[in-house]
Amino acid sequence: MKGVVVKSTGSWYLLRDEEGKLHRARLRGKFKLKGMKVSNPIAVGDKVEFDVETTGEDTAVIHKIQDRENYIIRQSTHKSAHAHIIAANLDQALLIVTLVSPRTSFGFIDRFLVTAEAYDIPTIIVYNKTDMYDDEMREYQRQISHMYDQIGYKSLAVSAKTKEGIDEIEQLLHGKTTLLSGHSGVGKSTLINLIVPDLELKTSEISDFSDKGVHTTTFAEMFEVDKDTFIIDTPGIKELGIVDIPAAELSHFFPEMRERMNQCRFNNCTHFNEPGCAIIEAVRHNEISLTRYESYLSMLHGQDNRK
Ligand SMILES: Nc1nc2c(ncn2[C@@H]2O[C@H](COP(=O)(O)OP(=O)(O)OP(=O)(O)O)[C@@H](O)[C@H]2O)c(=O)[nH]1
Ligand SMILES: [Zn+2]
Repeated sequence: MKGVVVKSTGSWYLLRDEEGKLHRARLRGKFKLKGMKVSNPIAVGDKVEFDVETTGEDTAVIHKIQDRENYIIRQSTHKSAHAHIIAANLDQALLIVTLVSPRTSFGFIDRFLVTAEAYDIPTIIVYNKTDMYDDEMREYQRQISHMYDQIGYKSLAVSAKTKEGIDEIEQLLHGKTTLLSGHSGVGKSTLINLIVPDLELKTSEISDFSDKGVHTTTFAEMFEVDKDTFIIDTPGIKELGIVDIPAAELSHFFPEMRERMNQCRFNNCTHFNEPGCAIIEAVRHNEISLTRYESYLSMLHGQDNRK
C-alpha cells in the first residue's frame, strides 16, 4: 500500500493511506541518509510504501521511501547528537507574523526566509491580527508587504478574529502541502482551527495512536484540509534551525543580494566593509532595504561569533 507519514517519532510512524485510514508503522531494515546522522530516517510528509500485518503491535511495515523533493532539518544543539528531519516534501511555507501583540521582529522573519531559501521552500508571509491595527499600522503593514513583494515574497493580511483573509489563505493552501510556522502567540493555532475541518477529531485520532507508544518528542504533525491539501504544524518549534551557511555564501539566500553580488569588486565579498561592494551601494541608494541589510549583518556576525 501507499501512504504518507503524518507523525514520526524515530521508533514508529503514523501513516495515512490513500483512503485516509491511519496505520501505526515501523521500518523494515535500516534506512540511512547519505552522510547525515539523523534520529528519524523517515519524517512527516514522506511518501512511503508499506505492508499491513495482522499480528504485532504495529500494524504496518514500511519497506520503501520515495525520494524527497525537499526537507527541513532541526540540528541538535548538542554537537554529537543526531539531527532530526522535521518534515519532507513541502510545497511551500506560510510564515505567520504579527505587527502587534506580540510584534514579530524583522530579524526573525529574515532568518526564516534565509532558511526557507536554503531548503528551497517558497514562503508567503501572513500578517495576522489585522483587526488590532489602526490606520497607521495598516499603512505600515502595506509598506512592509511591498518591500518583501519586491524581492519575491508574497504576503497576505488576515485576521483570525474577524476572518478577514481566511478565504485567501485557503486558496493558497489548496492542493498543496504547506508548513505553517510562526513564533508563539501569533495565532497559529487559532488559524489552524479555522482552516482544518474537524481538527479536534483529527488531533485526537492521531494522539490515540501516539498514546500507545512511550512518550517521545515529535516535531511536526500533518493535518488533512481536504483530499489533496495538507498542512504541517510544528508545535514547540519556535524557529527553524538555521542551516550552516559559510559567511561568503550567506548573501546567496537574500534574493535581492543574489542578483547583484556579481557586481561586487571581490568575488568573495561579504558585503560588510569591502571596497567596491555593490550591495552596500544598493543599500545607500535604497535599492536594498536597510532592515534586510541589518538582518544580513546580524546573521553574518552571529555566524562569525560561533566560529
Ligand atoms: N485580536 C486578535 N487576536 C487573535 C487573532 N488570532 C489569534 N488571536 C489571539 O492571540 C492569542 C494567541 O493565539 P494562538 O492561536 O494560541 O497563538 P499560537 O501562535 O498558536 O501560539 P502558541 O500556542 O504559543 O504557539 C490568543 O489569545 C488568540 O485568541 C486575531 O486575528 N486577532
Ligand atoms: Zn559586496
